[in-house]
Amino acid sequence: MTTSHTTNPHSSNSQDASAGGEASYGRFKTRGVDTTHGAILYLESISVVFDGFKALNDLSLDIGVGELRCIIGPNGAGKTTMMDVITGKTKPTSGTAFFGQSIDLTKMHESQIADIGIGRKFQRPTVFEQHTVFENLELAMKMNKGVKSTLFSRLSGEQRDKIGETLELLRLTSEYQREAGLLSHGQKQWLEIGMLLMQEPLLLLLDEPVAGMTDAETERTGELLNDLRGKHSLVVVEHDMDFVTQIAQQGKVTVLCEGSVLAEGTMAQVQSDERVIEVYLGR
Ligand SMILES: Nc1ncnc2c1ncn2[C@@H]1O[C@H](COP(=O)(O)OP(=O)(O)OP(=O)(O)O)[C@@H](O)[C@H]1O
Repeated sequence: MTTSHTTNPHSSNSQDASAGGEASYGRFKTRGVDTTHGAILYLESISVVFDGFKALNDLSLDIGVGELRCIIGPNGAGKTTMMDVITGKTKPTSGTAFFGQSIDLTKMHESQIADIGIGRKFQRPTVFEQHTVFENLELAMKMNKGVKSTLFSRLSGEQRDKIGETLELLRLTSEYQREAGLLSHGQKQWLEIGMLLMQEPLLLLLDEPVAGMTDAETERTGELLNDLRGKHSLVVVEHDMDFVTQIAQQGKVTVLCEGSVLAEGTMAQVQSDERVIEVYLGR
């Protein structure tokens, strides 16, 4: 197991081959975000101080392109604050946050960060309750600035197909004509994930996606995220350890504690780490 050590990609002579143009990394389109070194996000020595209290304390971590990273840690560890820094809601007191090699997130507004492709799902579902499931996905697609259509323009065949594929992925095909307000809590959460996917995010942040779900819904959410694995870059903050085990597989899990990375490794590695057991998982 290793704790996170982020090498500084910004001081290196990066090839910058993908900067500024339509880049791809494996199966990923990175739309002008330079991921030459294989990472979509670099947090380096981030501290956030609230009234003298360090919510984040010299936090460094990076997220690979196409990675599904789970972030765990006790209450107050700084998980939400970290998401707030990435999305521009909170500005760090010190440190840097880069999207790809060259986009400095700390210099951007929240709306600009959303526009460049960082999507965030909060704990509570926010869907358009009066609209059908299909319409929710359609509206989300039309709000994507990269799509050349207005709210009232007719969908192209390709756009319909994309919504159809997303409905299948979400297992909501049979519900497509249902008002979103009538869906179960879990179905609303999946629909909102689908709406974020319609915006084609390059990095998707999910804050406790299974909070309040039934066991069956939780398992289904795990299957959904596993379906997204390798197609999207995802950061998932979660307390439900069975769920984290389901989605982490052999990927990296990061344990935050007191605003820093306490441990990083596979789920099996962090689960057997004495320090993690001490502060979080219990004996
Ligand atoms: N705006 C704020 N002003 C003052 N203190 C804050 C503020 N936001 C967060 N904190 C404090 O910073 C610390 C980290 O909070 P944060 O919400 O990031 O933790 P967390 O890991 O997300 O916790 P949880 O698992 O309970 O959601 C906590 O001690 C919290 O009380």
